[in-house]
Amino acid sequence: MGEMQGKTLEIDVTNIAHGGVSVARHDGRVIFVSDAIPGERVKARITEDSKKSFWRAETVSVVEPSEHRRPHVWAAASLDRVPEERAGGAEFGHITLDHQRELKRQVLEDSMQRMGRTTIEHTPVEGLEGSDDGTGWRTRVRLHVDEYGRVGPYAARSHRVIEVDDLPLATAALNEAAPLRQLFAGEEHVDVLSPSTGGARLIVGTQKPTTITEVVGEREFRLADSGFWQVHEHAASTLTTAVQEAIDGDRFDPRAHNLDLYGGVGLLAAAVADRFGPATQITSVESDSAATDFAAGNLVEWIGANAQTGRVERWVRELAASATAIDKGRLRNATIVLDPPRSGAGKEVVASLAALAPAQLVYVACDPVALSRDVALFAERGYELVRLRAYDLFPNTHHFEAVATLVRS
Ligand SMILES: C[S@@+](CC[C@H](N)C(=O)[O-])C[C@H]1O[C@@H](n2cnc3c(N)ncnc32)[C@H](O)[C@@H]1O
Repeated sequence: MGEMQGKTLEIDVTNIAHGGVSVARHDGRVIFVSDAIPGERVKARITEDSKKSFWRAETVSVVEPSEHRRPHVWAAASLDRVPEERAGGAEFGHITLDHQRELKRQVLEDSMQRMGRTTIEHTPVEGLEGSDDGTGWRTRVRLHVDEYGRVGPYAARSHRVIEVDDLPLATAALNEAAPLRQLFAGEEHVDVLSPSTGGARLIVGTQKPTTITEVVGEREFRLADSGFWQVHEHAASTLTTAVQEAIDGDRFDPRAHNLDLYGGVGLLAAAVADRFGPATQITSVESDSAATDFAAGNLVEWIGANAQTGRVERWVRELAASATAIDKGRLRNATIVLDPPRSGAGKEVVASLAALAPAQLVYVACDPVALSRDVALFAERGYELVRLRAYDLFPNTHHFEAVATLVRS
């Protein structure tokens, strides 16, 4: 091992893998190859051959193109550039939008089969309202700054800053404000935002946060400009509806100890309370105390809603330890919405949640493999996956969101 690095091979690309790369085989060994499409024959340069089980490679040129290949939506990320000069963050930009969604569907189905030990019926990755080529949706972009003060996205699978002239995945307002080709010596990053209330904001380094407002339907949410908010311009409204629809109304008890875990500024707690009315009891739990403060304000109209700061793993454990018999009854009737970061809820949180024995869980997931792993862990503890929808909240990237309903069987 070691002698193949830098060499170029001609290979047939057969499948899609998780993480935005495709699978090819060479002498029986798996090669994960970027910037290709299953069905293509490409010339690819080996970038990593240190592992016994698989290598990594980058497409240099396409020998036999897929019918789903199109010119990349971002010139800075296209095959016209040498791999190390390609901007990262748009790894599906060379694939037609419909086919990107088909590949994402395959990744979901495959991970549910392998990790979730569940066969899912056809679950399409549904597109949101937006442009035909999947551009113009990002309302938040982090630009990195290199040692010379140059600003831009990182190159794919690297921490090298690539200077670019545009950000096609981002909204027009964000593109207008983005300080591309400017210098920010001494800074680490510059965040650019285009909130739904209009205009755009720059956050240079760790500058003091400012309060902004995001609008979802008729509702306003206040939050820090540096805090978490869904990235696609229609993501917050899509997930609001998705979570409302994912809750089985017959299993929902407004007076139960309902939870919104990993709650941010209360977006999904508000979705639940909006569907089930003013008597809804719900507690939103979030580790970022600034976000919790905003959540308390955003949920103020619901007398039974509150926001608490805590790490979910510990907060749920303590809830179980301190619950009275009445609390336990309210937890058994509860609906729990959880929207964890990419790593998912994990074994400890799944075990603690299942021990509370809630009536149903609505799991909002940005990583299909972590979701599938947790679905299997829930299944071992008596929870059945009864509904699964998927949404393309990140066109031209390999990411998407899934919303799963699990019920106590
Ligand atoms: C994917 S975001 C979802 C936020 C919110 N549900 C929304 O849609 O706006 C995940 C949130 O979980 C928070 N978080 C991450 N790890 C956590 C943990 N261990 N315990 C509690 N909150 C956590 C993050 O700060 C972030 O606000």
